[in-house]
Amino acid sequence: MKQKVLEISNLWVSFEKNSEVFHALRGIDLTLYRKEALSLVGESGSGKTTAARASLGLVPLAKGKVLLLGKDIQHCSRKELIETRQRCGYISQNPYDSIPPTLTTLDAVAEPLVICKRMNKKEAREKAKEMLSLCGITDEVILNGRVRFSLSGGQKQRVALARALATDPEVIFADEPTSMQDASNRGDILDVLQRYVKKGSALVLTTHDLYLAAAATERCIILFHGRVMETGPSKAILKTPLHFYTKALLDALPGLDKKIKRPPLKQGEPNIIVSGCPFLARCPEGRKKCQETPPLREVAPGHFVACWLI
Ligand SMILES: Nc1ncnc2c1ncn2[C@@H]1O[C@H](COP(=O)(O)OP(=O)(O)OP(=O)(O)O)[C@@H](O)[C@H]1O
Repeated sequence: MKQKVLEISNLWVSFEKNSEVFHALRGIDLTLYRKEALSLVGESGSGKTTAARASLGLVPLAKGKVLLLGKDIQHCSRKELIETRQRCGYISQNPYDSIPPTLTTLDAVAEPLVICKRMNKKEAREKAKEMLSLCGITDEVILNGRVRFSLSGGQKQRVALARALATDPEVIFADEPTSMQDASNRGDILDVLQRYVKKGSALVLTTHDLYLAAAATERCIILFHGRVMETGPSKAILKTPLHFYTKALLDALPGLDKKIKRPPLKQGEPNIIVSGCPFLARCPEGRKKCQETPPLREVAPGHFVACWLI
């Protein structure tokens, strides 16, 4: 039987913005299994990072439930939460946040092995060297130089990847892990992540790029304004996007043989959408019915869309 590693039900996360309550996530559901790769796809501000951080108990939940590796992250003890997080790897969108700047590159990757796996420093450094090599960093000057002084943005991102994967995490949260890479390194990073999935990890990848999601993950969830607009097999959604928002996301991506379309104007889009389809203000086909919140409906096996018009 497939083993569930992450189960999110009716998750709401709220922040205070301009003295008003702002819902960054509005009732999302998600199930992730061992050896499965899933992506969260959406434009900036759609709630991808918040979903990853909420899964790890890094932001408070307003409503709903998160079971990570079987632990209810809201109600387990602090010790259980730390132990559960140590079984996961988190590659933050900003590698500057996630690697201690004063350590050497080698020690930055060795550190979690000493803390979580109780390795001695020598063993940890050997394993760290292997991990860094896997992530494309072999230069001795860089390995022994301080993180703060010796790394470019793209290199920092690869060090953050090596650090997150060093402990063989059961669940990997990779938040835009290729955003600072050139085209050749991008493929290498996805290969490394996929290798871990083959070995038994589960992966949650966040990206704004549906092509990347389809290349790296079997299933994807399209998020907009904190709500799931469409979800299903990534390749099927890339080939036949159904929701108007998914189509707009694809149109906004560059391609050799196509003219880049500007995404629909955001003017008139309310900051705080209480009910109705969140895409209504931008939808080319929006109508009165869309003022009611559309439920997620299954339109093909495993493929769900939240749109009254489909
Ligand atoms: N700590 C916070 N306090 C207030 N608002 C927040 C906080 N964290 C996130 N938000 C808001 O929640 C919304 C979703 O943010 P989030 O970072 O999850 O989006 P995202 O899809 O990951 O975007 P990006 O692709 O730009 O990283 C945004 O409107 C953001 O401003």
